[in-house]
Amino acid sequence: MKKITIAIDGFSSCGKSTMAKDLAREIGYIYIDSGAMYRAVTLYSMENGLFTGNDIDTEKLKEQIKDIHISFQLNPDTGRPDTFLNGVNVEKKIRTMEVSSRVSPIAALDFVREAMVAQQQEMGKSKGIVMDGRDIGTTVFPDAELKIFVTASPEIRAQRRYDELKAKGEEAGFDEILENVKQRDYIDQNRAVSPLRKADDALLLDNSHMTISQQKEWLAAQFEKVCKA
Ligand SMILES: Nc1ncnc2c1ncn2[C@@H]1O[C@H](COP(=O)(O)OP(=O)(O)OP(=O)(O)O)[C@@H](O)[C@H]1O
Ligand SMILES: Nc1ccn([C@@H]2O[C@H](COP(=O)(O)O)[C@@H](O)[C@H]2O)c(=O)n1
Repeated sequence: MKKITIAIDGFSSCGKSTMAKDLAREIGYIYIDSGAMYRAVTLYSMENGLFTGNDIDTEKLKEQIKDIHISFQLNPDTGRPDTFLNGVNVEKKIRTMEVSSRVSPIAALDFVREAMVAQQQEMGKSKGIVMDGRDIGTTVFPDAELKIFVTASPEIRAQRRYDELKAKGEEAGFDEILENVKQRDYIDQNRAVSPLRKADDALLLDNSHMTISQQKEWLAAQFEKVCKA
């Protein structure tokens, strides 16, 4: 069967990667979490002294962006890809609240986006890929055969993230997470380069009141439809 490109965009913490990973595994496609790439650039900036408080040394980051190599490797224990930054597994580190609270300003920088989008387009050049993010259907793969835009209320999204962090034994309050979700949505929607928006030809999914298995079934049905068309 001919392979296609699947772009899943939407607001933070709404379940994009959960759906994307499951679908990719079932249909034998590559899964790429583009948010993990922006998170890895943020972690690099934090670990290399490019932040002073909330200020980013953009000149230094611009010089060093070519030295930031991000890759993914399947973790046999979780069955999902882990993120590597310059050869080091940073999957756990990039998911902390500290990174979440600094990532959106980094992702708003034009030269960072240019570098990440080029890598993402390279990863998807042979199709057979499910990529999730904020600008996949609008900028990275505007010709994707299947585009989904996911949303859910900020409170529901914050609760999902809170439950996830709690299950991992990480300290984070609900209010802090809700604030972070709202702040990232604002920055992501209002940045100058590739702001978060639904592509005109994307299907809208509000999964506020859907279970993980319901949204998985919905996505599989959309995939079937596109493949049969
Ligand atoms: N329909 C759902 N009902 C309840 N929990 C869900 C649902 N979908 C996903 N989740 C849970 O919500 C949390 C966030 O999901 P996920 O990481 O897939 O979101 P995301 O949109 O990829 O987030 P981000 O863009 O911030 O990386 C996870 O703990 C996931 O298990
Ligand atoms: N295509 C993308 C993906 C992500 N971002 C930015 O990265 C942040 C973290 O992404 P998560 O998916 O892990 O939440 C996100 O808030 C965006 O600022 C992006 O700009 N483009």
